Amino acid sequence: MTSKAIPLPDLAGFTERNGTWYAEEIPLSDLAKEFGTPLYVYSKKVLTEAYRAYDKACVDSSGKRRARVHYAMKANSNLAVIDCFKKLGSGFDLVSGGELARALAIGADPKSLVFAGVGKSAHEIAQALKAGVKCINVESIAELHQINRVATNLNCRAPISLRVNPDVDAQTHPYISTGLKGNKFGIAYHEVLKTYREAALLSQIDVVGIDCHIGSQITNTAPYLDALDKVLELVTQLKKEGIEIHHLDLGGGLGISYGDDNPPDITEFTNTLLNRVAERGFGHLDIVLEPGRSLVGNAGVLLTQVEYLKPGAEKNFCIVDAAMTELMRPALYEAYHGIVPIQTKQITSSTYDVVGPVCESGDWLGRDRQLAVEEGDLLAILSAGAYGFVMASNYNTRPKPAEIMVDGKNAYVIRARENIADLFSSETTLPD
Ligand SMILES: Cc1ncc(COP(=O)(O)O)c(C=O)c1O
Ligand SMILES: N[C@@H](CCCC[NH3+])C(=O)O
Repeated sequence: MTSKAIPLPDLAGFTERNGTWYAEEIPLSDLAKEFGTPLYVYSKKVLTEAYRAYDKACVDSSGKRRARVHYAMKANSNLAVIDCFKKLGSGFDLVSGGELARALAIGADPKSLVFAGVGKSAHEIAQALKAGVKCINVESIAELHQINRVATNLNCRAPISLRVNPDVDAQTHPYISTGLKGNKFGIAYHEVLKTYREAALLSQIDVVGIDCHIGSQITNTAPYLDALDKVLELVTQLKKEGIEIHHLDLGGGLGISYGDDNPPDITEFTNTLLNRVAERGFGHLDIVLEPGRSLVGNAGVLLTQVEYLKPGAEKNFCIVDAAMTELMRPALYEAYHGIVPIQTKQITSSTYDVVGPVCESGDWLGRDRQLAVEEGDLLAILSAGAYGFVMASNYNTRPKPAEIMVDGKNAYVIRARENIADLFSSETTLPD
């Protein structure tokens, strides 16, 4: 079996020069030597450029702002990452009380926060209302009533938007599709108008917007336009009924290239959506975009060291010190990530399954990869900036890796490596 001929994604901040891979101006091998492996490494340049591409498309040729980016921090919520985006002008899409706490910890303006999520608890709703978030995106009629109750108890108003489930196929992995009627997310399309009418009658609720998010790693603009048309139809109906919407939240979900995917570029994608909104006569609405992966996915790599090479009759295994605990995407979605040795060697290559040390056969990071490697070599697992560290676990009592942000010639530890004693320091044994 030979490895698939899949091209490398466009990594911008991670480049190969004379057989050595760099993060911006620093050889990745220097980072591994100094900080150990497994190690997440991010490039500030890449995330900055991705943000600027969105932001530029959000402003029209006369300088008028047409839309605002609210980074979906679930993709990568490290404080240094979200602080970079805040300084670039981003708001945030949140999905838990924990993410709200992160946003407040970096001093984000509460009015730049939208709070989504299918199962917000009463406590989380109260936290969001007390903080004064811009909007809570409501995902069910039951939740709408819960928000009204919490706001009544707090004696405050609750700004809300309904998340529409438009029943549109985002053409992505079924686990990350969210806009089909069989998905748990949002309010069924045919129930949305009825729910708005109900919301308008509730004592503490202020209807401020409408929201839609159809999935993640979407590489085609057509499903977005289908969903947008359906949402705009609702806005038209609401207007007729005298229910005014101030903002339209188009969600996130734009895919990145992990290799041979071919998503539209950020500028083209954003312009297409914003132009459609304007053409339909809704250019006056505040538009919210919630990208996650497309801002950070190709801004990060996971460095790992080859522990053992294990030849076999059916498969050769390249056993590395990273695992599904550090990068869960291959195990969970059979996701493809490019894998490159960070120092090119003139040795014979072989085809390997790249696997981790965790006790699961699902613990693999790459299958059938042609690699010229020896034990002790370092590999970079590419496109790991989104849904990488944030989905890491301590399974098998493995400490989570460190995270490093590179900015030009400087490297900053933005999360220290966990140490093993900390993993069980809050546990106790029973008395004798
Ligand atoms: C409501 C909402 N907004 C934004 C995002 C960000 O998605 P992505 O990282 O695919 O851009 C998600 C995740 O799918 C989400 O659930
Ligand atoms: N965790 C998913 C994306 C989920 C998006 C959140 N709704 C991934 O790694 O691709």
